[in-house]
Amino acid sequence: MDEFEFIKQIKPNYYRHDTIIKGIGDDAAVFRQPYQDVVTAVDTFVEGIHFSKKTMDPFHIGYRVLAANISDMAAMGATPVSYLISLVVPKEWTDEELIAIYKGMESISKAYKIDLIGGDTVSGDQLVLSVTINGKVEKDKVRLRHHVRSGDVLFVTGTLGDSACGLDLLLSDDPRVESHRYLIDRHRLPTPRVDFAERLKVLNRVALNDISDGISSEANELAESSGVSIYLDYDQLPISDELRSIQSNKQEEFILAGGEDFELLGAVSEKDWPIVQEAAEKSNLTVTQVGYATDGDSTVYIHQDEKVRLLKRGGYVHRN
Ligand SMILES: Nc1ncnc2c1ncn2[C@@H]1O[C@H](COP(=O)(O)OP(=O)(O)O)[C@@H](O)[C@H]1O
Ligand SMILES: Cc1ncc(C[n+]2csc(CCOP(=O)(O)OP(=O)(O)O)c2C)c(N)n1
Ligand SMILES: [Mg+2]
Ligand SMILES: [Mg+2]
Ligand SMILES: [Mg+2]
Repeated sequence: MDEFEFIKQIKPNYYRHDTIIKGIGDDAAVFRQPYQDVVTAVDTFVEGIHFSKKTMDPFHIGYRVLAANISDMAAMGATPVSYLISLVVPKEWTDEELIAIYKGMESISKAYKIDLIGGDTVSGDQLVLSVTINGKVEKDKVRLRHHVRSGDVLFVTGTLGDSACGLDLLLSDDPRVESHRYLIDRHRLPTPRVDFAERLKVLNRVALNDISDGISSEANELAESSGVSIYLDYDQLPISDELRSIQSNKQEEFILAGGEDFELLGAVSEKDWPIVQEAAEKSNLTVTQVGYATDGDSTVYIHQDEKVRLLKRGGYVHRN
């Protein structure tokens, strides 16, 4: 069973508390409080799976694990507030390295004004960091995956495929790695799009999902949750000049299935699309229409090389 089938199996059919607005099935869970909604998510970072000594220094490990969690807050339209760290440490890791991991976390915490409020430390065979993050959002303003409607504009922030290409460079023994600093930094030090997502709070309905596994995976999640079909246009997908300049036969894979860009994939009515564009401009970010949603059978199609084909969930899958 892959991770997605497994999650379907263990998902409860109901919640015992009516304060739970959203349980399993989105970027984060949502609890109702008297004056606001509280948003909570957990994401784990494992040596050998999410990073290795070849791809990241300790500082990057701390920065990147928290970036992934902050990105889930952005994907809910929430403002991140605080986090807890559960740490499994092998004896080979030195105190200096662990302190450097926390320096990485402190660096991104400062940028996003969030606080470390607790955690747990245990010994183990591999370095594992598990982050629980809390955020807040105005009542009924969470950005859920089932909020896509037929006729919506599909959009993405920033550019796609940079992180996967950066990772590929880091894993290769290419001596020119250092000349691709932009792509490497996009992998090691991603920028969650919190400011942009917060600026959308004027809108009643926006669907958002952050791109951790690859747009093909995330678009399928939106289509499945919302019961619509999504059409993407390959030529409209935003690509950085740096990625374009790389001669690689893996470029399409980086763009569609690379993941870890931590950009946002969203859907909004055509009427509200200019407001999304304005929010992006104010956040100093590009936002690009990449397709649209129609009535349909919860599947994703892509227009590429003058043909339309089914786009299956192609991104990173655990437990395959
Ligand atoms: N082992 C698990 N037990 C319970 N819920 C889980 C488990 N793994 C994932 N989930 C839930 O499944 C949903 C999808 O998780 P995931 O694909 O990791 O989301 P994301 O890509 O946004 O991090 C989330 O609601 C998450 O909380
Ligand atoms: C050393 C190394 N190999 C491979 C990858 C690629 N990779 C690992 S996990 C992953 C998907 C994102 O992680 P996941 O745990 O699925 O995050 P979530 O979807 O829960 O946010 C990718 C693309 C990597 N980052 N580092
Ligand atoms: Mg997510
Ligand atoms: Mg996750
Ligand atoms: Mg994933």
